[in-house]
Amino acid sequence: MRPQPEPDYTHGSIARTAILLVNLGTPDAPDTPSVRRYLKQFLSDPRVVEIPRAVWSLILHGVILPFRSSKSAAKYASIWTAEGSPLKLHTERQARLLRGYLGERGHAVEVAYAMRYGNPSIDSVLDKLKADGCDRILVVPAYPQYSGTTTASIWDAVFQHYASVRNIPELRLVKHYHDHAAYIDALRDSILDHWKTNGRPDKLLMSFHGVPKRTLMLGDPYHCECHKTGRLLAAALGLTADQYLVTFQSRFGKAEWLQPYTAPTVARLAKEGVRRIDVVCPGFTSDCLETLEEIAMEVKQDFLVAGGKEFHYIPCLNESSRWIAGMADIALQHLHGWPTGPEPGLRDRMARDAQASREHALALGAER
Ligand SMILES: C=CC1=C(C)c2cc3[nH]c(cc4nc(cc5[nH]c(cc1n2)c(C)c5CCC(=O)O)C(CCC(=O)O)=C4C)c(C)c3C=C
Ligand SMILES: [Fe+2]
Ligand SMILES: [Fe+2]
Repeated sequence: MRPQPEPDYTHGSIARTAILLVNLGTPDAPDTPSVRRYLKQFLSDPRVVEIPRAVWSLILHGVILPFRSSKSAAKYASIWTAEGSPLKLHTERQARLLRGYLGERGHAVEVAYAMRYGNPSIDSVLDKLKADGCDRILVVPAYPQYSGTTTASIWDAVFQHYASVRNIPELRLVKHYHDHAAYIDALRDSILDHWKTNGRPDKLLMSFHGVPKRTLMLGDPYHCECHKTGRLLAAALGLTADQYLVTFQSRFGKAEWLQPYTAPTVARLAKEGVRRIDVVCPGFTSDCLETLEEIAMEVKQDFLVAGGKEFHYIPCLNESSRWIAGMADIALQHLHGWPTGPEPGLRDRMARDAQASREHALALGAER
């Protein structure tokens, strides 16, 4: 689309700074039509599925959408809350708490959230931020580890949005924070809290969302970033190499994905006599279908059926106060140099800008 007309530019406007927290997205409701709509948008993204379009379109519309939508809807129904999708609720609360946390520390920053697929869409939220006078936007993905399938897709959507905008705000994009001390420390504290109340496991599994192995072969750093998070977290917890494992979950389709897969690994551990495992999912900053249903229900069942005795799922960072402070740390590092609060001399500058704006309008009127 060609760049659209803008309202007349005014010198007096004060540019505001905003943080946009972007998560993957979730269906609007746990029913088949909503899940189908969501899966259609998600799985049509060429960043997510790299199969040639014509072939994939046949598989998607002929097999996946007709058969998977109702099955996934039933899974969503099992984790849905009275207030809606857990993923959306946590993301919304994180944004609200982050705004408050920064505000209390003198940073007058707007914080909004958007979803890559579904609602609120990146398009609608970027439009709103523009209408609210935000001329500097820091985009923070909810994914600590970079992957072309997720992080890059958010960037695609942001760039696509601005392709039709004439007056684009200043933009900064956070690529990853898989090794950021604030993120690792928040994870460590959450695990230690769990162990304080529940005791320690024989093994800690760190289960990350998988991606096709092919993406690793093509140079996607996701696998390495997951392992780095795993190493740093284990070191922060004082674990030895035999006390933890990094695994990958949520395999989709028949191709090989990153290994070892979470479900067969827990079954193997149970058969080898491991009595208790704890599973944490550091790649998800909010609990969602993949953690609450796949790990805390399905994988738990796999472990117990194979002879395991005790299974603990350790919740995601969600809106824990440690994580809100951690997000603020990460955001402030990337906001560096941007005004985030009332500036000294703002009144004078506003008066000067307003005067300049009137003069500019007069000059424009004369030209027209
Ligand atoms: C088809 C390929 C998929 C890739 C590649 C993929 C990568 C990927 N996904 C996440 C995070 C989440 N995925 C979630 C759900 C989900 N993921 C896929 C497929 C791929 N993901 C599907 C089809 C679904 C929908 C559910 C289902 O039908 O199985 C979610 C949960 C969303 C929710 O509403 O709760 C998250 C979060 C990451 C981080 C990632 C690559 C690194
Ligand atoms: Fe996924
Ligand atoms: Fe899944």
